[in-house]
Amino acid sequence: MENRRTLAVLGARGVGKSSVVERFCYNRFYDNYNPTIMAMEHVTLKIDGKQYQCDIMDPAGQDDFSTLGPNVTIGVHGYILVFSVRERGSFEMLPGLNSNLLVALSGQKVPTLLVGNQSDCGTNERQVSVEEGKQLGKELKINYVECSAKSGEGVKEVFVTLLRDVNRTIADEVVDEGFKCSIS
Ligand SMILES: Nc1nc2c(ncn2[C@@H]2O[C@H](COP(=O)(O)OP(=O)(O)OP(=O)(O)O)[C@@H](O)[C@H]2O)c(=O)[nH]1
Repeated sequence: MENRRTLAVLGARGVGKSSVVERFCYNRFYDNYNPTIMAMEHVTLKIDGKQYQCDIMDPAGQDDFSTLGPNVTIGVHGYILVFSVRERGSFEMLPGLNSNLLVALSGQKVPTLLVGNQSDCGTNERQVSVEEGKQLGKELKINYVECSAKSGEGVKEVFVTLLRDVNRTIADEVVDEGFKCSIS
C-alpha cells in the first residue's frame, strides 16, 4: 500500500524540467532538446520509512503562464518552479508564474519549491547567482535549491525536500498499485 503524491514541474521552455524528472525517475540524461507537450512520469520511493507513489506532471514549458488550466491546478500536492541559472529570463518570469499559480489555486497554499537547474555550468555562463535565487525564494516565501540534471547533483534532494513539505500538509492515503519504476 502506497501513499500517492502528485507533483507538477513548471517553468519556461528549455530550462531542463524534463531532464530533472528524467534524472530523478530513470537516472539518465540526454544532451538533445525535445520540447515536451505534456508528460507524466511515475516513480515509487521511500521517504522517512514510508513508501510513496509519486506522479510527476511535466507540462510544456511556457514563456507566459497567464493561463494555468485545471490539469495543473487540481489534485496537485506540490509544485517545482524551475529556471535555468544560465538563462536570466527564465528566472525573471517566475514571480509572475508564482502569482498566477496562487490566483489559479484561489489562494490555497500548496507546497512549492524554487529550483535553479543547470548548476553544472561554469561561472562565466551563470546568469543568476545562488544569492539571487535565495533572495527570490525569500520574496516568494518558498525554499530555494539548485541542481543539475546533467550531473545529477541535487536532483533527488529536490523531490525529497518537496515531498517532505507535502507530507507535512496532507495525510497519507491508500491508493491502487500500477506504476513504472522504483527508487530505493
Ligand atoms: N548543462 C546542462 N544542460 C541541461 C541540464 N538540464 C537540461 N539541460 C539541457 O537543456 C535542454 C532542455 O532540456 P529539457 O529537459 O528538454 O527542458 P524543458 O524545460 O523540459 O523544455 P520544454 O519541454 O520546452 O519545456 C536539453 O538540451 C538538455 O540536455 C543541466 O542540468 N545542465
